[in-house]
Amino acid sequence: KSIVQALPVPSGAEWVWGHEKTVFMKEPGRACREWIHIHGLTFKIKAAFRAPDVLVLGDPLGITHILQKKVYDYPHSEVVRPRVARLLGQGLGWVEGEAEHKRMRHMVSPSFSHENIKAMSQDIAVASVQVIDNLTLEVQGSSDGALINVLDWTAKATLNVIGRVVFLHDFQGGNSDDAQLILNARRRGVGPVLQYAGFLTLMLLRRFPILNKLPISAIQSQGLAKTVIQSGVAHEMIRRNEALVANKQLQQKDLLTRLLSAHSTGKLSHEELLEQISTFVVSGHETTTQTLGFTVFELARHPVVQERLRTELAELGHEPTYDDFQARLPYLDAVLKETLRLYPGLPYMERTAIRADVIPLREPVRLSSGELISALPVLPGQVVLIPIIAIQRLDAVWKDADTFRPDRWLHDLPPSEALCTGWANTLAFSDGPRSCIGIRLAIYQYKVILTQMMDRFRFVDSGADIMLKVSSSLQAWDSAAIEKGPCIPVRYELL
Ligand code: HEM
Repeated sequence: KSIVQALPVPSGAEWVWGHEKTVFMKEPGRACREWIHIHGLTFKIKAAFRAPDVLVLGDPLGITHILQKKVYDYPHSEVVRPRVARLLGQGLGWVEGEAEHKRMRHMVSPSFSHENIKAMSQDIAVASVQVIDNLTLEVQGSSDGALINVLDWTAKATLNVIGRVVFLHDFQGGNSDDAQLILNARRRGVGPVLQYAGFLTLMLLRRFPILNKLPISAIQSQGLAKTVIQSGVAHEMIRRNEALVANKQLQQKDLLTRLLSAHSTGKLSHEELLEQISTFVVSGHETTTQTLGFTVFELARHPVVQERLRTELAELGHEPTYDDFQARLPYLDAVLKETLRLYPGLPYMERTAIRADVIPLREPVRLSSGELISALPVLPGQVVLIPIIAIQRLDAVWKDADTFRPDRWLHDLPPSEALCTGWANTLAFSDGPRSCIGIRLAIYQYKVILTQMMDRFRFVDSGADIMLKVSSSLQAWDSAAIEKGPCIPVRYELL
């Protein structure tokens, strides 16, 4: 019998839903925060449809153990993996098994090195400014402070950047037909009705994984952006560049060239090529879009922070270079870290143990027998939920955890042993061998797009009430206009 049975369990489990509906219905992370407050960092919850109990792990030592040391023994759970396939494709984020994952990661990682991002930096700025110019026209066209859905524009900017530097493709500032198809698919894929349908489906899938094989429309439609990319623009990207790669006319280290080279030498089939392209187009722009949106939202609500950031940028005295962005803008770094602490693009991570293991704990947990343990044995098949958003908003660790306060990153960080070991002591990009491969590009494009916007506009709070929802990634909705899909309305004033 698994020792997980003897872990503390919150009250209030429902017969059909266990605790999972509570996790879903409350604001993201809220239920787990409350339970951590009562039971500590390690406990179990009841799963929906009487599936086996889920181990909830908020313990930093335990999380580092899983993500850094044993990540190949804890693949994505049966619920998550098919969803990754549907949303992104069967690419790097989907592949499991140490040998296969390392092979794929090795194939693509040089495209995301420091050196390569530096080489792309000029192109990133050009692709971004193309969109910011259009945004400026839009704002100029409105009389008093345009009300902008920030996500519409950050999505265009990030897609334009990814297209240009990763795929040698021109999305025309997010206005080309193919860009519009991708951006619309993104909006439709996460409407409120589908979100509830998605939740129900996920719960059913946990209990009956066989359902993954059925063409249920609520599940399948989640993959719309992927489908649009794989059936459209990916073919064009391949067609236009294939001959150049074969003739060795393209020597760059951009991802598309690397993938096409692997294809031309038989290391990657045509189908695998399509799966990788959709994976990187979607993951390359979706989370950065949200992160930028949340930053603008918080800067609008915190004018003092906004002005301080603008001052830091102005004091630099010139447009930031690649090296400036790396080392000379500490407050900008703090703003990014604080945004990703409060709004991690991936708010929950779910893994399943495939081998028996013992998870070390920093904070001991008391079993129902009264025994206090700091090493937790788990059996194969155990589902582990890592509630990233709850961990990053614990008052016991962060004090004023819900407050957007970039200063904490400069002066009063919690002690490192209370924190995780990923980037900036958060799990925003995960941790270990399967952490985000696009981290450098994500951070760089975030900084370029944000500073270009800051240079032209003041962000003013629109008073909108923003609701957070999890639809695989963390989404923001305007609670007064849910039908619009993901939306962060902010007033943009020209400077
Ligand atoms: C702010 C922006 C971003 C955030 C917060 C973010 C976050 C993450 C997280 C948490 C993971 C781990 C997922 C898991 O284990 O289930 C991940 C993996 C991944 N990310 Fe990102 N990401 C961002 C931007 C990007 C960009 C720009 C790209 C590509 C250009 C990218 C490509 C990937 C890929 C391919 C993986 C899978 C890596 C693997 O399994 O080896 N991400 N990302």
